[in-house]
Amino acid sequence: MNALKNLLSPLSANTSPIHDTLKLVVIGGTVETARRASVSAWNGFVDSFFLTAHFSQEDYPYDWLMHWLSKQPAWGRSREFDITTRTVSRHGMTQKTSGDLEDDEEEEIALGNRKQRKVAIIPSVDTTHTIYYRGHWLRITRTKRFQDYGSCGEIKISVVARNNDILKKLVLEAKRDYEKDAVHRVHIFMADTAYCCWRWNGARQKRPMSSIVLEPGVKDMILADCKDFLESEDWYAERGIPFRRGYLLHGVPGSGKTSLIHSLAGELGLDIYVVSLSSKGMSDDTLSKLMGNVPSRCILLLEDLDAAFTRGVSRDESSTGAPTKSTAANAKEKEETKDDSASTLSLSGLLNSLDGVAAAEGRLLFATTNHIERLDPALSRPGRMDVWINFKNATKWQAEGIFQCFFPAKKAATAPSESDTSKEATGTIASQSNLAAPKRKKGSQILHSLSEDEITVLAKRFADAIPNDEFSVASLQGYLLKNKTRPRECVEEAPAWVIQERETRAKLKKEKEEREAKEKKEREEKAKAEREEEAAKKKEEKVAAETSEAAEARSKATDATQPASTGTTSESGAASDNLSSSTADAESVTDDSSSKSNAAEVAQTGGDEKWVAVESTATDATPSL
Ligand SMILES: Nc1ncnc2c1ncn2[C@@H]1O[C@H](COP(=O)(O)OP(=O)(O)OP(=O)(O)O)[C@@H](O)[C@H]1O
Repeated sequence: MNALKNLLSPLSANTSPIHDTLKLVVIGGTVETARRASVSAWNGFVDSFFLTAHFSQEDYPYDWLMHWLSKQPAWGRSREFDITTRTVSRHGMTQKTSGDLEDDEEEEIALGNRKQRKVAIIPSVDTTHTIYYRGHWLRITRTKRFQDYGSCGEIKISVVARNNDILKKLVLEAKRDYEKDAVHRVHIFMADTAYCCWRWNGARQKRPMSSIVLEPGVKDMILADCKDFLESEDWYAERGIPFRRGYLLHGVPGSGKTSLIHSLAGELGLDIYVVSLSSKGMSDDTLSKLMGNVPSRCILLLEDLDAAFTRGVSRDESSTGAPTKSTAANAKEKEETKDDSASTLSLSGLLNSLDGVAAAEGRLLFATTNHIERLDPALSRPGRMDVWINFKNATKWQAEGIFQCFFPAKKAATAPSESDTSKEATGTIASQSNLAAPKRKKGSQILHSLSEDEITVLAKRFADAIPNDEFSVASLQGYLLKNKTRPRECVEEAPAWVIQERETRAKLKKEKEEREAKEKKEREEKAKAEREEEAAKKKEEKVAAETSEAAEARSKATDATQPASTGTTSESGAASDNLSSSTADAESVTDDSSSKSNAAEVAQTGGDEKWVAVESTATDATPSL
């Protein structure tokens, strides 16, 4: 007590204000230091009893935990949390909550034309929450770290325990939970060239293989091949073959290339990693890093492979995707390549990324293109692209198949009871025994009810009306979509649609040709104008050069005639000699001209400058006459 009095007594004593301030600073500093020391000692003491695990947003366990946490009832009682309608995690799974929010029955409820959004509760950043789990209290802190390339979330979980079994159990449970929810979905990741990483782009409902209509055997072949590959890691390792497989899907637009890949991903339970080779900022280095960062089991999709190579890539060292043709498009691309952020990917860079030492193993590479003829053979050789599939316009067989997909028969279409829901799902879709039936929403019903026989007959008639190999499956799908509730009328009107479609195409083709012809003419005119301008410029330059040359000649001539004039004044009798001597001087100055004889000839043949030269001489010479 006395010590405190002694400490404070100077404050009450009559001292100078500077003295008092200094004392206050010292006392404040001491108190704050003591506080910090005690807090850190306490944290150290507590931490020595806790096991702590860190989960970074850059890795999958973070997503599992966020998913798991968002489902914990404890959040409902928490006093601080975030509520979001956005994605909960990097994988963007908007979670149902089991907290206080009630709307976890339906994912989205239609309200007129608007959708009611589902909300999720997630732990707020920089707060610590305590959750009871399997006989332990977990202290959970969610933080954000700031890195060179942006912020990155982190979860820290601490628990008082003898060993880390409880944390392992927690992670496994979160993983199982997450995967159970993800079973109906395919996750798509897009390459981010700016940060050289993969960004989650959405989770799409799986597409059943039965909804893809290809020529008989194609789907089975590719599915079996993929499955076989995924099970053959040891086989590849024993033979020293890189554990990679490539598929090249090429052919007309709208024939099902992308849809097949999406469907295969769902069937095989793989995520899709999409790279656009022509995207801005794509370089050999970026691609190589991205390729090296894909997980071992996934589908790596290079869409529109030819798009990256329409810029005249050849397999030489200098190939940087720079344009080689002088088309307008290429000229534009040329401009773009000047930009630092433009794609500077070379073919050799792509080849290295695909199968260089740093390339990931275990992935299925899919590449799609509409123009196989534009690809360098090095890209499509076996080892890089092992399986090629050609996608053509729809055959009659496909037309029949797509019709049946759209209008499943009555037997499969009716949904009499809740228990039958999974069977009825979407007719042929339900026949996929290895796919969980997608969740159906209340009120979604099939509006027609035709018998199997009638559908078969209608499908045949529809196929008869559709010409072979003329329309893409996508365009047939467009027509069927317009008539999705009128199967009979759809078949009746199919021949008229074919005629109309042909007319539309012919019209579009004509318009395109006209546009191209106009563009070509404009290009030619522009080129001609440029040529003329260039020629005029050159002519101008030539004239200017000649003028300056003449000026030089004149000044030389002036210099040369100077002694002659002097001579004339001193020797008046030698006038004629002087004249001829002056003329000779003029001739020697204008030596490059064809004129050699006398001043008159020079004047006639040599042009203005020669006149000037001669005149100058003559003028100079005249006084001497
Ligand atoms: N063989 C098919 N079976 C079922 N649907 C198909 C088929 N082909 C195309 N479609 C439908 O047409 C649309 C476009 O198909 P998709 O994107 O798969 O074609 P694509 O060949 O990848 O086209 P592009 O080359 O232009 O990218 C999709 O909605 C898909 O449902």
